[in-house]
Amino acid sequence: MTVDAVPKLAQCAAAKAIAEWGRPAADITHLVFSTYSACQAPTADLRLAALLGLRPMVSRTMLSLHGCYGGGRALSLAKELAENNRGARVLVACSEMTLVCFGAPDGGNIVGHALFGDGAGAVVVGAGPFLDGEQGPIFEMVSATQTTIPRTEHALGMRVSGGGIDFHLAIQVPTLVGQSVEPCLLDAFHGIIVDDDDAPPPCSGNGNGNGRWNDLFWAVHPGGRPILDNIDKVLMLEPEKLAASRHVLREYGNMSGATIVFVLDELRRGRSPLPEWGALLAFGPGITIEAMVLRCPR
Ligand SMILES: CC(C)(COP(=O)(O)OP(=O)(O)OC[C@H]1O[C@@H](n2cnc3c(N)ncnc32)[C@H](O)[C@@H]1OP(=O)(O)O)[C@@H](O)C(=O)NCCC(=O)NCCSC(=O)CC(=O)O
Repeated sequence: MTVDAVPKLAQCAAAKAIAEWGRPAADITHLVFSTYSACQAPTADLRLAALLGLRPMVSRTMLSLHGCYGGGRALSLAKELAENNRGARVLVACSEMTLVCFGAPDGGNIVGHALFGDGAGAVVVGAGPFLDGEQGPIFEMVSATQTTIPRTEHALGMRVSGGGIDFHLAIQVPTLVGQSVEPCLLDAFHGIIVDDDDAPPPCSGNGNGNGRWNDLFWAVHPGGRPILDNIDKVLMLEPEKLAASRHVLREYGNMSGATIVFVLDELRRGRSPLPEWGALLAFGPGITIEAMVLRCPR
Protein backbone atom coordinates (compact mmCIF):
# COMPACT_ATOMS: atom_id res chain seq x y z
CA MET A 1 0.00 0.00 0.00
CA THR A 2 2.74 2.49 0.89
CA VAL A 3 4.73 1.70 -2.24
CA ASP A 4 1.75 3.03 -4.22
CA ALA A 5 0.68 5.82 -1.87
CA VAL A 6 4.03 7.39 -0.90
CA PRO A 7 4.90 8.67 -4.43
CA LYS A 8 1.29 9.87 -4.87
CA LEU A 9 1.47 11.87 -1.64
CA ALA A 10 4.80 13.30 -2.81
CA GLN A 11 3.17 14.19 -6.13
CA CYS A 12 0.57 16.39 -4.35
CA ALA A 13 3.31 18.38 -2.61
CA ALA A 14 5.62 18.51 -5.64
CA ALA A 15 2.87 19.69 -8.00
CA LYS A 16 2.17 22.62 -5.65
CA ALA A 17 5.87 23.48 -5.37
CA ILE A 18 6.33 23.38 -9.15
CA ALA A 19 3.23 25.53 -9.73
CA GLU A 20 4.53 28.15 -7.29
CA TRP A 21 8.00 28.01 -8.83
CA GLY A 22 6.42 29.07 -12.12
CA ARG A 23 8.23 26.89 -14.69
CA PRO A 24 7.11 23.63 -16.37
CA ALA A 25 7.92 20.33 -14.64
CA ALA A 26 10.06 19.41 -17.65
CA ASP A 27 12.58 22.11 -16.56
CA ILE A 28 13.45 20.11 -13.43
CA THR A 29 16.95 18.68 -13.97
CA HIS A 30 17.44 16.70 -10.73
CA LEU A 31 15.17 14.91 -8.27
CA VAL A 32 16.05 14.05 -4.68
CA PHE A 33 13.42 11.93 -2.93
CA SER A 34 13.57 11.07 0.76
CA THR A 35 11.35 8.54 2.53
CA TYR A 36 11.49 5.79 5.16
CA SER A 37 8.16 4.34 4.15
CA ALA A 38 8.42 2.89 0.62
CA CYS A 39 11.05 0.18 0.26
CA GLN A 40 11.15 -1.24 -3.27
CA ALA A 41 13.11 -1.15 -6.54
CA PRO A 42 12.74 0.55 -8.94
CA THR A 43 12.56 3.19 -6.23
CA ALA A 44 9.77 5.66 -5.46
CA ASP A 45 11.63 8.55 -7.14
CA LEU A 46 11.09 6.87 -10.53
CA ARG A 47 7.35 6.61 -9.90
CA LEU A 48 7.23 10.24 -8.77
CA ALA A 49 9.12 11.37 -11.89
CA ALA A 50 6.53 9.57 -14.05
CA LEU A 51 3.57 10.99 -12.10
CA LEU A 52 4.92 14.54 -12.52
CA GLY A 53 5.94 14.13 -16.16
CA LEU A 54 9.61 14.93 -15.48
CA ARG A 55 11.90 14.42 -18.46
CA PRO A 56 13.54 10.98 -18.89
CA MET A 57 17.02 12.52 -18.45
CA VAL A 58 16.18 13.84 -14.98
CA SER A 59 18.95 12.81 -12.60
CA ARG A 60 17.39 10.98 -9.66
CA THR A 61 18.67 10.24 -6.16
CA MET A 62 16.79 8.25 -3.54
CA LEU A 63 17.45 8.80 0.16
CA SER A 64 16.02 5.87 2.09
CA LEU A 65 15.59 5.38 5.85
CA HIS A 66 17.42 8.56 6.82
CA GLY A 67 14.38 9.16 9.01
CA CYS A 68 13.89 12.60 10.44
CA TYR A 69 17.10 14.10 9.10
CA GLY A 70 16.14 13.02 5.55
CA GLY A 71 14.62 16.43 4.74
CA GLY A 72 17.73 18.29 5.89
CA ARG A 73 20.00 15.88 4.00
CA ALA A 74 17.89 16.19 0.83
CA LEU A 75 18.07 20.00 0.97
CA SER A 76 21.80 19.92 1.60
CA LEU A 77 22.35 17.55 -1.33
CA ALA A 78 20.15 19.74 -3.56
CA LYS A 79 22.31 22.73 -2.64
CA GLU A 80 25.44 20.83 -3.76
CA LEU A 81 23.78 19.71 -6.99
CA ALA A 82 22.48 23.19 -7.82
CA GLU A 83 25.79 24.91 -7.07
CA ASN A 84 27.82 22.43 -9.12
CA ASN A 85 25.60 22.12 -12.21
CA ARG A 86 24.99 25.46 -13.90
CA GLY A 87 21.28 26.11 -14.45
CA ALA A 88 20.21 23.04 -12.47
CA ARG A 89 16.80 23.03 -10.83
CA VAL A 90 16.52 20.35 -8.19
CA LEU A 91 13.17 19.09 -6.97
CA VAL A 92 13.36 17.90 -3.37
CA ALA A 93 10.45 15.70 -2.28
CA CYS A 94 9.94 14.08 1.13
CA SER A 95 6.98 11.79 1.70
CA GLU A 96 6.27 9.70 4.79
CA MET A 97 3.47 7.35 5.88
CA THR A 98 3.24 5.82 9.33
CA LEU A 99 1.18 2.89 8.02
CA VAL A 100 4.46 1.07 7.35
CA CYS A 101 5.13 1.14 11.12
CA PHE A 102 1.68 -0.05 12.11
CA GLY A 103 1.68 -2.95 14.53
CA ALA A 104 0.74 -4.05 18.00
CA PRO A 105 2.00 -1.52 20.53
CA ASP A 106 5.01 -2.53 22.54
CA GLY A 107 7.53 -0.62 24.65
CA GLY A 108 9.32 1.03 21.72
CA ASN A 109 6.65 1.40 19.06
CA ILE A 110 4.04 3.06 21.23
CA VAL A 111 6.11 6.26 21.60
CA GLY A 112 6.41 6.48 17.82
CA HIS A 113 2.67 5.86 17.40
CA ALA A 114 2.03 8.81 19.71
CA LEU A 115 4.41 11.07 17.87
CA PHE A 116 4.54 10.31 14.15
CA GLY A 117 2.25 11.52 11.37
CA ASP A 118 1.87 11.29 7.59
CA GLY A 119 2.89 14.10 5.26
CA ALA A 120 4.79 15.23 2.20
CA GLY A 121 6.76 18.38 1.45
CA ALA A 122 8.53 19.57 -1.68
CA VAL A 123 10.90 22.39 -2.61
CA VAL A 124 12.54 23.55 -5.84
CA VAL A 125 16.21 24.47 -5.37
CA GLY A 126 18.39 26.43 -7.80
CA ALA A 127 21.52 28.56 -7.84
CA GLY A 128 20.73 30.84 -10.79
CA PRO A 129 20.94 32.14 -13.45
CA PHE A 130 17.30 33.12 -13.11
CA LEU A 131 14.81 31.92 -15.71
CA ASP A 132 11.79 33.75 -17.14
CA GLY A 133 8.68 33.34 -15.02
CA GLU A 134 10.56 31.79 -12.14
CA GLN A 135 9.68 32.78 -8.58
CA GLY A 136 12.57 34.48 -6.76
CA PRO A 137 14.29 32.65 -3.89
CA ILE A 138 12.55 32.46 -0.51
CA PHE A 139 15.42 31.03 1.53
CA GLU A 140 19.10 30.90 0.62
CA MET A 141 21.03 27.90 1.94
CA VAL A 142 24.37 29.47 2.82
CA SER A 143 26.26 26.72 4.61
CA ALA A 144 25.43 23.16 5.65
CA THR A 145 27.06 20.59 7.91
CA GLN A 146 26.29 17.06 9.02
CA THR A 147 27.48 15.71 12.37
CA THR A 148 27.10 12.27 13.95
CA ILE A 149 27.09 12.16 17.74
CA PRO A 150 29.65 9.48 18.67
CA ARG A 151 28.42 6.25 20.25
CA THR A 152 24.71 7.01 19.82
CA GLU A 153 23.90 4.63 16.97
CA HIS A 154 21.71 2.49 19.26
CA ALA A 155 19.62 5.41 20.55
CA LEU A 156 17.41 5.94 17.53
CA GLY A 157 16.67 3.54 14.73
CA MET A 158 14.37 1.85 12.26
CA ARG A 159 14.56 -1.74 11.06
CA VAL A 160 12.69 -3.33 8.15
CA SER A 161 10.98 -6.51 9.35
CA GLY A 162 8.39 -8.93 7.95
CA GLY A 163 5.62 -6.74 9.35
CA GLY A 164 6.87 -3.37 8.12
CA ILE A 165 9.26 -1.08 9.97
CA ASP A 166 9.99 -1.26 13.68
CA PHE A 167 11.44 1.79 15.28
CA HIS A 168 13.27 2.39 18.49
CA LEU A 169 13.42 5.72 20.34
CA ALA A 170 15.56 5.72 23.46
CA ILE A 171 14.38 7.94 26.27
CA GLN A 172 17.77 9.73 26.20
CA VAL A 173 17.25 11.13 22.66
CA PRO A 174 16.02 14.62 23.73
CA THR A 175 18.98 15.02 26.12
CA LEU A 176 21.54 13.80 23.55
CA VAL A 177 20.20 16.17 20.89
CA GLY A 178 20.07 19.11 23.32
CA GLN A 179 23.69 18.54 24.39
CA SER A 180 24.96 18.47 20.82
CA VAL A 181 23.21 21.20 18.86
CA GLU A 182 25.35 24.20 19.79
CA PRO A 183 28.71 22.82 18.51
CA CYS A 184 26.95 21.76 15.28
CA LEU A 185 25.53 25.24 14.80
CA LEU A 186 28.88 26.91 15.47
CA ASP A 187 30.44 24.63 12.89
CA ALA A 188 27.83 25.60 10.30
CA PHE A 189 28.22 29.32 11.00
CA HIS A 190 32.02 29.20 10.96
CA GLY A 191 31.90 27.79 7.43
CA ILE A 192 30.54 31.07 6.10
CA ILE A 193 32.68 33.48 4.16
CA VAL A 194 31.05 36.91 3.82
CA ASP A 195 32.13 40.52 4.24
CA ASP A 196 32.25 41.57 7.89
CA ASP A 197 29.35 43.97 7.37
CA ASP A 198 27.25 41.09 6.06
CA ALA A 199 28.21 38.58 8.73
CA PRO A 200 25.38 36.70 10.46
CA PRO A 201 25.01 37.46 14.20
CA PRO A 202 26.82 34.39 15.63
CA CYS A 203 29.88 35.12 13.42
CA SER A 204 30.30 38.68 14.62
CA GLY A 205 31.35 39.71 18.13
CA ASN A 206 33.04 36.93 20.12
CA GLY A 207 32.19 34.32 17.48
CA ASN A 208 30.81 31.72 19.88
CA GLY A 209 27.15 32.44 19.40
CA ASN A 210 26.62 33.39 23.06
CA GLY A 211 23.46 35.38 23.40
CA ARG A 212 23.23 35.92 19.65
CA TRP A 213 21.04 32.96 18.76
CA ASN A 214 17.95 35.12 19.37
CA ASP A 215 18.94 37.36 16.45
CA LEU A 216 18.15 34.49 14.05
CA PHE A 217 14.96 32.87 12.77
CA TRP A 218 14.74 29.13 13.50
CA ALA A 219 13.63 26.13 11.44
CA VAL A 220 14.00 23.17 13.80
CA HIS A 221 12.72 19.65 13.14
CA PRO A 222 10.15 19.12 15.91
CA GLY A 223 11.27 15.61 16.87
CA GLY A 224 9.10 15.85 19.98
CA ARG A 225 8.13 18.39 22.61
CA PRO A 226 11.04 17.46 24.96
CA ILE A 227 13.52 17.95 22.08
CA LEU A 228 12.27 21.47 21.37
CA ASP A 229 12.25 22.26 25.11
CA ASN A 230 15.89 21.15 25.42
CA ILE A 231 17.00 23.20 22.41
CA ASP A 232 15.17 26.24 23.81
CA LYS A 233 16.99 25.77 27.12
CA VAL A 234 20.49 25.14 25.75
CA LEU A 235 20.42 28.04 23.28
CA MET A 236 18.46 30.29 25.65
CA LEU A 237 15.92 31.09 22.96
CA GLU A 238 13.04 33.48 23.42
CA PRO A 239 9.70 31.60 23.56
CA GLU A 240 8.48 32.55 20.08
CA LYS A 241 11.67 31.43 18.31
CA LEU A 242 10.51 27.80 17.93
CA ALA A 243 6.85 28.74 17.37
CA ALA A 244 6.83 27.45 13.78
CA SER A 245 8.22 24.05 14.89
CA ARG A 246 5.77 23.77 17.78
CA HIS A 247 2.86 24.71 15.51
CA VAL A 248 3.77 22.02 12.97
CA LEU A 249 4.20 19.36 15.69
CA ARG A 250 0.86 20.28 17.24
CA GLU A 251 -1.08 20.31 13.96
CA TYR A 252 0.54 17.46 12.02
CA GLY A 253 2.81 15.44 14.33
CA ASN A 254 6.38 14.44 13.56
CA MET A 255 6.27 13.62 9.83
CA SER A 256 9.91 12.57 9.89
CA GLY A 257 11.86 13.95 6.89
CA ALA A 258 8.90 15.93 5.52
CA THR A 259 8.45 17.96 8.70
CA ILE A 260 11.23 20.46 8.07
CA VAL A 261 9.55 21.55 4.82
CA PHE A 262 6.35 22.27 6.77
CA VAL A 263 8.38 24.35 9.26
CA LEU A 264 9.99 26.38 6.44
CA ASP A 265 6.54 26.89 4.91
CA GLU A 266 5.15 28.06 8.26
CA LEU A 267 8.04 30.52 8.65
CA ARG A 268 7.60 32.08 5.22
CA ARG A 269 3.86 32.51 5.83
CA GLY A 270 4.41 34.21 9.22
CA ARG A 271 2.85 37.59 9.83
CA SER A 272 6.00 39.51 10.78
CA PRO A 273 9.10 39.71 8.56
CA LEU A 274 11.87 37.24 9.42
CA PRO A 275 15.35 38.35 10.47
CA GLU A 276 17.85 38.21 7.62
CA TRP A 277 19.74 35.18 9.00
CA GLY A 278 18.41 31.89 10.28
CA ALA A 279 19.36 28.37 11.30
CA LEU A 280 17.93 25.00 10.33
CA LEU A 281 18.33 21.86 12.43
CA ALA A 282 17.17 18.33 11.69
CA PHE A 283 18.11 15.11 13.47
CA GLY A 284 17.56 11.39 13.09
CA PRO A 285 19.20 7.99 13.36
CA GLY A 286 22.93 8.04 13.97
CA ILE A 287 22.26 10.24 15.93
CA THR A 288 22.82 12.51 12.97
CA ILE A 289 22.38 16.28 13.09
CA GLU A 290 21.97 18.38 9.96
CA ALA A 291 22.68 22.07 10.60
CA MET A 292 22.27 24.78 8.01
CA VAL A 293 22.68 28.54 7.87
CA LEU A 294 19.78 30.17 6.05
CA ARG A 295 19.39 33.68 4.74
CA CYS A 296 16.30 35.55 3.55
CA PRO A 297 17.25 37.40 0.39
CA ARG A 298 16.56 41.13 0.86
C1 LIG B 1 6.45 10.41 23.96
C2 LIG B 1 6.05 11.86 24.17
C3 LIG B 1 5.20 12.32 22.95
C4 LIG B 1 5.18 11.98 25.41
O1 LIG B 1 5.01 13.34 25.73
P1 LIG B 1 4.15 13.84 26.94
O2 LIG B 1 4.29 15.33 26.99
O3 LIG B 1 2.77 13.28 26.80
O4 LIG B 1 4.75 13.19 28.24
P2 LIG B 1 6.23 13.01 28.81
O5 LIG B 1 7.28 13.56 27.94
O6 LIG B 1 6.21 13.48 30.22
O7 LIG B 1 6.39 11.41 28.83
C5 LIG B 1 5.34 10.58 29.34
C6 LIG B 1 5.95 9.28 29.84
O8 LIG B 1 6.58 8.61 28.71
C7 LIG B 1 7.95 8.32 29.02
N1 LIG B 1 8.74 8.40 27.81
C8 LIG B 1 9.00 9.50 27.09
N2 LIG B 1 9.78 9.19 26.05
C9 LIG B 1 10.02 7.87 26.10
C10 LIG B 1 10.75 6.94 25.30
N3 LIG B 1 11.39 7.35 24.22
N4 LIG B 1 10.76 5.66 25.65
C11 LIG B 1 10.08 5.24 26.77
N5 LIG B 1 9.36 6.07 27.56
C12 LIG B 1 9.33 7.35 27.23
C13 LIG B 1 8.32 9.39 30.05
O9 LIG B 1 9.42 8.98 30.84
C14 LIG B 1 7.05 9.49 30.88
O10 LIG B 1 7.01 8.40 31.77
P3 LIG B 1 6.41 8.48 33.24
O11 LIG B 1 4.95 8.83 33.06
O12 LIG B 1 6.63 7.10 33.80
O13 LIG B 1 7.17 9.55 33.94
C15 LIG B 1 7.29 12.79 24.34
O14 LIG B 1 8.00 12.44 25.54
C16 LIG B 1 8.20 12.73 23.21
O15 LIG B 1 7.98 13.39 22.17
N6 LIG B 1 9.29 11.95 23.36
C17 LIG B 1 10.06 11.47 22.26
C18 LIG B 1 11.04 12.43 21.72
C19 LIG B 1 11.88 11.73 20.68
O16 LIG B 1 12.61 10.77 20.99
N7 LIG B 1 11.82 12.18 19.48
C20 LIG B 1 12.63 11.69 18.43
C21 LIG B 1 11.73 11.24 17.39
S1 LIG B 1 12.64 10.52 16.18
C22 LIG B 1 13.02 11.72 15.12
O17 LIG B 1 12.54 12.82 15.16
C23 LIG B 1 13.99 11.29 14.12
C24 LIG B 1 13.72 10.00 13.39
O18 LIG B 1 12.74 9.29 13.60
O19 LIG B 1 14.50 9.71 12.50
